[in-house]
Amino acid sequence: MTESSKQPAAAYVAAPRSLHYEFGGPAGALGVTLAVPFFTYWLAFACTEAQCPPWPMSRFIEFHADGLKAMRTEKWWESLWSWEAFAVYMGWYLFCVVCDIALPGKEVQGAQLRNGKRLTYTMNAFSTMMLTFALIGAWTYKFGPNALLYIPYHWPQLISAALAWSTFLATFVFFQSYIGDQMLALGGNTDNAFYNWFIGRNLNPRLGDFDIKAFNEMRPGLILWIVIDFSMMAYQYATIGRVTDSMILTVAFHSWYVFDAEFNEPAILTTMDITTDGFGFMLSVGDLLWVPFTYSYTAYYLALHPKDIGLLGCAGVVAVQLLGYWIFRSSNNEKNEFRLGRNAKNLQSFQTERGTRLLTSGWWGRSRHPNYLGDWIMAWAWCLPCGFTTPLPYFYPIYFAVLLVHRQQRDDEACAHKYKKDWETYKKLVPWKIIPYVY
Ligand SMILES: NC(=O)C1=CN([C@@H]2O[C@H](COP(=O)(O)OP(=O)(O)OC[C@H]3O[C@@H](n4cnc5c(N)ncnc54)[C@H](OP(=O)(O)O)[C@@H]3O)[C@@H](O)[C@H]2O)C=CC1
Ligand SMILES: CC(C)=CCC[C@@H](C)[C@H]1CC=C2C3=C(CC[C@@]21C)[C@@]1(C)CC[C@H](O)C(C)(C)[C@@H]1CC3
Repeated sequence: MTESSKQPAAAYVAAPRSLHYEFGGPAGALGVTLAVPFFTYWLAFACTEAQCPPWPMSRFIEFHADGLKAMRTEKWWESLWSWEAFAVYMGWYLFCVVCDIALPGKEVQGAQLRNGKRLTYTMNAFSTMMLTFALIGAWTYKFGPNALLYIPYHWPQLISAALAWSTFLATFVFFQSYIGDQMLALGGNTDNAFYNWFIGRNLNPRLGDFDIKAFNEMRPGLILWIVIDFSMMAYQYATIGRVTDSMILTVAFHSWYVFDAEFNEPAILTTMDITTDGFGFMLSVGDLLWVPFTYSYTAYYLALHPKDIGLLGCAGVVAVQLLGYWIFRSSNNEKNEFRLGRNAKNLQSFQTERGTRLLTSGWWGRSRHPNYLGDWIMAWAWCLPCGFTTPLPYFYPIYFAVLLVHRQQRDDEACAHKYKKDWETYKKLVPWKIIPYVY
């Protein structure tokens, strides 16, 4: 990965001072920093085979290799850390690093930076995922599905390993941002060091050509999510001797989502995370802990509470997933194609003074974030197979609604800043934020 400087250097401010806090400032940042790990452990401990959730939270889970069942333990904290699990986790992380460096992939230019330059990225996340699946397939073929049970047996230890590593990584890139002439994120250079560590000070932290942010966003956490799903499926198989239809559906939908993300890897380069946000604790813990260990929760729940939903239930859930995916993919494609200068559908748009055009018909004429709506509908399809015995598997669409509304507000602010009065005109043409006629 290299840096190209074909574009003329625009007004480049090396270290602009950020005057504006997001996420409620340092207090909000502290809240998220504590809440994310706490909630991840809580989800793991709260749901046992006996109850889900047990209330008040007095039970803690421990998986035993022999009994394959959750049991209460007096010394629950001993199940929180093991150097062996940390080594396994780091082995996985290093495997992803080696794949990033060694596997071939298309070279793609990122969005234009403030200094007029563009970074180059090698797109090989999809081949990393395929290689992982091939190795897991070979491993399972040789040793049987029980070989995947390391993950559920060491669940809290693996959570701790991911938390420790993501904290270290955020701290490392924070100090790295002071070395040399780094491009800082506009929102990550306030007077408060803790807030900067949380939100991300460095826009594109790199070690040589290795892009730390793009790597973490697409590989170790996202692919691990599906590996975890497979291990939960193996756990269910080991416990009841078969895999239920609900488990097949939730794992198929998750795999589909990640497969789609990795297949369309270049699309990540125009997301807010890559173009605008720095890489700090929020993204580091989001990518490495939150995504794999909470997005897989429906599979975790079904491993402990197997259920079948029958043909009609399956058909209903598949219909929800298809509807969500259709909106998500076709709207994202419409915008990506348009941004690449293609307009096969002859969609209407208007010219802004900034130079770029904004779509006003098709999906982007219906609401200002139709892709969020599709993504959110899919979120429901992932948890409906869990039934309605407990609200816990439904945490994802609830959290996701909060994340998407907050993200829409941040993007709206950023676009108002970018497009000035043109954004006001666009908002009159497309008044709905996410859900047409509702919000
Ligand atoms: N599963 C998860 O946890 C998460 C998933 N996502 C998903 O990631 C995807 C990307 O999301 P995100 O980056 O937040 O946002 P968007 O893909 O909606 O991109 C917003 C940008 O698109 C451009 N844009 C806005 N309106 C128009 C228009 N009418 N015509 C052309 N361009 C327009 C603007 O940038 P410009 O004009 O400068 O090009 C704007 O800043 C979404 O599908 C989302 O659902 C996001 C977060 C978490
Ligand atoms: C609670 C907390 C710490 C939240 C941090 C937010 C992150 C979890 C999310 C921010 C943007 C994300 C994206 C994806 C995963 C979740 C995070 C990291 C994404 C990789 C999922 C797959 C999609 O297809 C995507 C590639 C569009 C998407 C990009 C944004």
